[in-house]
Amino acid sequence: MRQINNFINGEFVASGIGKRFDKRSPVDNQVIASIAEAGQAEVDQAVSAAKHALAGEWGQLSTNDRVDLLYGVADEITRRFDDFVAAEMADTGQPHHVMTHAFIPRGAANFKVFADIIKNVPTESFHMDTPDGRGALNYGVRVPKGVIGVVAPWNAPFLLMTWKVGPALACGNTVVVKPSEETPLTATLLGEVMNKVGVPKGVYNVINGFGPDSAGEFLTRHKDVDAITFTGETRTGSTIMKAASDGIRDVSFEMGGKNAGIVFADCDLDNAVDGIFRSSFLNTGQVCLGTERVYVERPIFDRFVTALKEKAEGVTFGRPTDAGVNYGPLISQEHREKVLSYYAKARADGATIVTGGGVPDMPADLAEGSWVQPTIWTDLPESSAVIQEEIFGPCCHIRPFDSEEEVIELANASDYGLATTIWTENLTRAHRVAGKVDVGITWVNSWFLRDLRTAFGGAKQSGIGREGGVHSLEFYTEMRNVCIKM
Ligand SMILES: NC(=O)C1=CN([C@@H]2O[C@H](COP(=O)(O)OP(=O)(O)OC[C@H]3O[C@@H](n4cnc5c(N)ncnc54)[C@H](O)[C@@H]3O)[C@@H](O)[C@H]2O)C=CC1
Ligand SMILES: O=C(O)/C=C/C=C(\O)C(=O)O
Repeated sequence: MRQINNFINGEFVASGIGKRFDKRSPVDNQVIASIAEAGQAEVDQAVSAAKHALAGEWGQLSTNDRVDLLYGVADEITRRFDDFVAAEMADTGQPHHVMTHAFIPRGAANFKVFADIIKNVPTESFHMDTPDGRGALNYGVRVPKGVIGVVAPWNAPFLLMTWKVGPALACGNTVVVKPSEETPLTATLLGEVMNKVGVPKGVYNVINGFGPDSAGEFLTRHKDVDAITFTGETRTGSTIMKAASDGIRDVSFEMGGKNAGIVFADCDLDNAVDGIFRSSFLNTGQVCLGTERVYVERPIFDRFVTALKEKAEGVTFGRPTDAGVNYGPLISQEHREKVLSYYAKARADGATIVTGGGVPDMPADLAEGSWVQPTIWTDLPESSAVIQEEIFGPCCHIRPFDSEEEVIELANASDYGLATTIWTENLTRAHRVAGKVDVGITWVNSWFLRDLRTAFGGAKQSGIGREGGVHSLEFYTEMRNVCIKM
């Protein structure tokens, strides 16, 4: 069994408090790793190492040298691609092709893209008039914010962690990462990569553990952490925000969603069905950008429901490495209980179950895994918790609509505001509707098409701030203004 330790100041270290916890495979519930839980002492050491690295070699590097190192990190991730794929498959149980085509390549890209951005994005400058007529020149200088606390979730662990670490390091900060207790493996592997490439000690640190009264809380409360970037549940974000208010530390939050898919009758039906299928069921529905509420214009409603049902019933369950498998388990037994509680609520609220609604029959060696059926409902009232709350599972509710105004109102009737997809061949309508949905990200005739230079984040309870492109630079640097009198 793998022994996973914390990564502090370039060394893999066990827990001073001697605590370890088990990581179980979502596929069969077997223990696959023993993880050292960081106590307050390890968190203090990690933050102190990060602080010292800022003042040391890392802090003295030129931008070009830093960029070269980050390119080296990206290349080493690519060289060890199969190791990252294997580690993330073990942690999440998700199919091989999801790792190789979607999640792991983004790790390298997250370092390369932000290395390019920091090299190429100018700062501002303003010439101003002065009473004596000689004028003055203002120019902005970006400086790193300092030690960044990175708190990451389990659903796309490597993608979402490097989405923060890449730009944070590109901007010259140092980081202490708290991966989810469910998925510690790729953050640990990245420590090996940092050492191999020669990133100075203390620049990248990993502390393992849980949230409350554990590594997550110790990190986010730490007075020497200068800013916190977090992806996870909205409730956790609220707790971290309170912790960050001590010391007035900046936060960037990417949180939950209850995203609407809007399908107009003039869409390319096959494309829309494929897109909604991916957005509802990829990664077993554990994608913050995923679609749990689908609104379909009435003339194509029945055809759409039938086509989506057929696709949902065509998935192949199994071990991530088995040929033909395209559908994995949920992350844990605990999460399965949560998802199944919504399946029960849907029944209690009078849903018509189009497909699924339970647990699939699995062979004996997989029977203890966290499997659930892809599930489609119709006929629920919009007031149902199933329509209002984020389930984060492989399920969606489909409801017919009759007008553009009606569907915009339905889509916006949510406490969340992360993402929407719009399916129509009428681009004028697409622009109009996109302008009226209250979300951070809208895709038209596609889903999860990501250009890393664009603003990423949510409205309402889905987040605070934007990351991506220059927006990441805004969060990970302080802008200083220098004013020179001529
Ligand atoms: N908006 C976005 O970009 C994304 C949002 N998410 C959201 O993430 C959630 C799923 O991820 P989970 O790991 O279950 O979220 P979570 O909020 O339970 O945990 C996220 C991280 O926060 C840590 N944590 C928990 N309590 C803490 C506390 N009191 N103090 C400090 N750290 C604490 C956890 O240990 C974990 O590392 C979903 O709600 C999903 O929508 C996931 C991916 C992307
Ligand atoms: O592309 C991103 O930066 C974020 C993607 C989010 C997920 O992959 C997810 O929530 O699963």
